Amino acid sequence: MSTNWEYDCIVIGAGVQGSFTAYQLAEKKQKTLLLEQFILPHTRGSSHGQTRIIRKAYEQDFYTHMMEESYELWAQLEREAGVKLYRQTGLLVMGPEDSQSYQLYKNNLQKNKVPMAILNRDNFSQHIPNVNLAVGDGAVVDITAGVLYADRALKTVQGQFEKLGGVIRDNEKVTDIKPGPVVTVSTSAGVYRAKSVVITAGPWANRLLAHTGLQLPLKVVKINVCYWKEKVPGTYDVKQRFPCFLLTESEETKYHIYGLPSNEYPGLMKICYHIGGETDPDERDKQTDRSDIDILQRIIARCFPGLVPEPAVVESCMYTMTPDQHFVLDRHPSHSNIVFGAGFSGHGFKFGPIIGKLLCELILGEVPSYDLSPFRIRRFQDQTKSAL
Ligand SMILES: Cc1cc2nc3c(=O)[nH]c(=O)nc-3n(C[C@H](O)[C@H](O)[C@H](O)COP(=O)(O)OP(=O)(O)OC[C@H]3O[C@@H](n4cnc5c(N)ncnc54)[C@H](O)[C@@H]3O)c2cc1C
Ligand SMILES: O=C(O)[C@@H]1CCCC=N1
Repeated sequence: MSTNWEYDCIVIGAGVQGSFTAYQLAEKKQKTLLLEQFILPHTRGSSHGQTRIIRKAYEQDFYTHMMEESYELWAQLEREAGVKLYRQTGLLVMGPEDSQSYQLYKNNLQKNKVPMAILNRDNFSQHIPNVNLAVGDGAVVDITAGVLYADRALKTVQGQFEKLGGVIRDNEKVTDIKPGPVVTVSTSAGVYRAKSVVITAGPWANRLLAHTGLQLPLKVVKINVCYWKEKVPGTYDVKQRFPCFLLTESEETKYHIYGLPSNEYPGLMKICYHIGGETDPDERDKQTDRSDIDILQRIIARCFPGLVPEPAVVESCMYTMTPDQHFVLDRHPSHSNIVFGAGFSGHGFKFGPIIGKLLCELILGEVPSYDLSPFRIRRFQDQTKSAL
């Protein structure tokens, strides 16, 4: 076996998942190279923008459990780097009281003893002014939830990785991966050899996996990131302690709608629809579907009377969806030294530190800290194409 390698591990893709994985590997004294196709920071993938929601409220227990540790790891990074990355706001969850989705959120918070408040129709507007609770809807607040400063978080974790001796090469697109006991990775600028490789390429995951003979059932969608103007500036402001919110899926909306208090752009509140039109990640801006905006306008006019129901700013981002909207965290079926994290389905940012830890454990052959069965590729069975 050749021992001619320069790195213990190469991580492909410097979004939130690749950056945390590289950082964890460097912490474990692994000589690590993080490769990124664009000049950092960039706005062409899934991890850019100033804010993301962090929450323990989930329909599934396993996410709530992982979030317990994720909060600790975010706080640890804040301490290590001396940077503020999280602001507690709470998360208001609203949805049809009798729907399965709303009940799962509510029961899961109660069962897992997450600090929470149940609001009723009588006290709702006292706690949450300027929001109309729809007839038949229930409301609970996940008190632990809040906002993560996304761009700042990426810069911070990449900086900590470099402080540990990690190497980042941006503006370097991976063009080929040759699996083997030593993996050869070719880029637009050179060739590198490593004992192992982690693929965290976000919307480009299948392009990279194709070099290893594997294809996953992933669908890339473009999200219209909409900002809505407050009629009276400050109405839904983070400084007024307005919470993040999540409207669970209903017959009318089909998918979740979520929002964050006005914060990054003064007087503008970010509210988005949890799906969008399918796109090629390299042609994102050619996808012009705005049917989500029609749905958002209707809901905003009804539930947020203090907002102008016309988006003031629309930015772009992408989700990489799996059929069940659960992540993919696994080892390559034919090459045990290739590991991948993909399909974060529009809710992966808050898990960044835990995903980094888990992918690092997989690469090092350690027992994963969490049960990975919901995330393994075998759940797709017929949908996973392998050319091997
Ligand atoms: C509008 C929006 C709102 C969201 N809101 C939330 C939220 O509130 N809370 C939450 O937890 N999550 C949220 N998410 C989801 C979260 O942001 C994503 O799950 C997460 O950012 C995915 O990160 P990633 O590292 O997998 O992908 P990416 O950030 O896309 O990173 C992949 C990287 O790989 C690079 N790459 C690809 N191919 C190559 C190659 N050949 N060579 C080199 N580099 C390559 C890409 O350029 C990219 O930088 C949201 C997402 C969007 C779009
Ligand atoms: O992950 C999150 O918290 C947000 C809100 C719900 C839908 C997806 N992203």
